[in-house]
Amino acid sequence: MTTYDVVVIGAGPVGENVADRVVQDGLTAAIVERELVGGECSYWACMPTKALLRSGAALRAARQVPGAREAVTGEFDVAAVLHRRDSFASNWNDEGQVSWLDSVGVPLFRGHGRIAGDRVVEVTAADGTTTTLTARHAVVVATGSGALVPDIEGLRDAKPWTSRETVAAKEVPARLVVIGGGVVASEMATAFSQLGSSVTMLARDGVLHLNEPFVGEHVTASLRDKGVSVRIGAEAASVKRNDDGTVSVTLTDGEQIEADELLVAIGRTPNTQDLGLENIGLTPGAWLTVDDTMRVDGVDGWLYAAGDVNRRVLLTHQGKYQARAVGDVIVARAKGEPVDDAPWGRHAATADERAVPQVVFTDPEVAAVGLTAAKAEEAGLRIRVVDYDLAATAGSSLHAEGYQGHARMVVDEDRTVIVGFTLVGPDVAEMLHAATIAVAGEVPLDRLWHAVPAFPTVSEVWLRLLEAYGR
Ligand SMILES: Cc1cc2nc3c(=O)[nH]c(=O)nc-3n(C[C@H](O)[C@H](O)[C@H](O)COP(=O)(O)OP(=O)(O)OC[C@H]3O[C@@H](n4cnc5c(N)ncnc54)[C@H](O)[C@@H]3O)c2cc1C
Ligand SMILES: NC(=O)c1ccc[n+]([C@@H]2O[C@H](COP(=O)([O-])OP(=O)(O)OC[C@H]3O[C@@H](n4cnc5c(N)ncnc54)[C@H](O)[C@@H]3O)[C@@H](O)[C@H]2O)c1
Repeated sequence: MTTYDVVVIGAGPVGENVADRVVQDGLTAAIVERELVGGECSYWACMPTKALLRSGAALRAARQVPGAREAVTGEFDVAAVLHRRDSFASNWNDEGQVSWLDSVGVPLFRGHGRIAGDRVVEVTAADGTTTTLTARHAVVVATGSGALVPDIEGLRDAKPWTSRETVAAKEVPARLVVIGGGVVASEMATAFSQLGSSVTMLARDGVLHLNEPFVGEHVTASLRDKGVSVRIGAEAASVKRNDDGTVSVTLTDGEQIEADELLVAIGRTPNTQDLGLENIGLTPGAWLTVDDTMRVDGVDGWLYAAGDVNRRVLLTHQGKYQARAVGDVIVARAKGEPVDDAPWGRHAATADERAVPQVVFTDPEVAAVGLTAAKAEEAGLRIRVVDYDLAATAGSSLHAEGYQGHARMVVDEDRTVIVGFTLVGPDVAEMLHAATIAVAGEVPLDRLWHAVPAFPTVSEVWLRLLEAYGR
């Protein structure tokens, strides 16, 4: 059978979730994947990066508590960390996810998918054979994104590492230069300095500069404490791979930096270059713009795009949230049921604009949801910003000696609800969901006084922030 209700291109976390969702609701779906089922997240992004980071975080946590500290006597075991990373990347083998697809009744077509016309997807397998799939109701593009490599003289010829090569590295370079100051750059600088590399970070625009300003300050100070050379404002002008395999990076001010490897981490580009977009009047290589139900602009209702490829939010959990909305709306439209695409409706991915949670697994961790103060002001909201020193809670002093951290809530004064919340500090990742509920639920501050944090936890910061705001 080559006709299905829904054809999904790309079996990353988002594509898998779309296919599963529509099949659970009684439609048929096929999925097309050219590489590994599970996508970037499973093999080269979320899971292996966090495995690379976790051992260092656990070690630091033990060293910050007397009694436990004394028990840490051995060396950091780099080989064991890399081995654990390999297992979290399933050794780059997708058998497990392929059998999951089978168990949920979604046939897999291995190969490169291209849109050949309205509702038609052509799949080219590795051996060159092609299969044509037709969709009765919808085609969903969930092809994700790849690393962006900028036009810096000599950079491409120098064969730099992107996030993929870095995350899957079998050996730890003695000296690593990182171009970028965003999430990938900050996490990988943290991981590789712990693994033993001497890291230089060329953070042209600052470290994690899209977050609240105190985030970059905390993370930069901590990276520098670890020996990372964080060069804010530094920009690479040219790059050369030398005959001995080392890399020379010349900065715009003429300074030269020598390293054994170079990581480029300056953002992403959509996987739409060779997708047949020209066959349906769209531009190859462009991000796909969508409405709140993920329907692609400029196409007659049958094409959806979810996950990284629509550029709304480049995060796995948010892409999977979109996948739930897309799956449900395709089913509703196919069955002629009502579509609830009003803000916060079942079929609208409203949280993409208002309540996106993100954790950056640096040391200290960064956990943020919703708008920063700057973004809220840009959006025209009348806000009040409330800050609190996380180290001043009883819970944090128990958690670790020398605990340092900070919390900020951004309150929309016209509605007295929280529109943004940011935490930076050791182990704050697991505290984020409370803030996500407050922001997505638009819980009035009056009611939050009744959400009492347990004593003595770091979450007591919630009470301190409310006290600072006033009742
Ligand atoms: C280093 C790094 C660390 C990250 N860490 C986190 C994290 O901790 N938490 C988090 O939430 N997010 C993280 N992200 C972001 C996360 O990886 C992405 O948001 C997520 O993978 C997007 O999922 P997706 O399904 O949209 O795309 P992808 O995971 O990229 O999957 C797309 C799939 O489509 C396939 N494909 C592409 N084109 C075609 C085609 N024409 N035909 C057939 N198949 C095709 C690809 O092979 C791929 O398998 C990280 C990203 C990076 C780079
Ligand atoms: N823990 C997580 O949730 C996690 C981890 C890693 C990646 N991700 C996701 O993956 C995506 C990609 O991450 P990323 O770090 O590549 O992108 P990013 O957008 O987070 O950061 C890119 C950085 O590069 C800088 N930059 C841009 N062009 C530059 C240039 N020509 N020269 C020097 N610097 C330049 C930007 O100012 C920015 O600081 C992000 O959207 C992120 O959300 C998430």
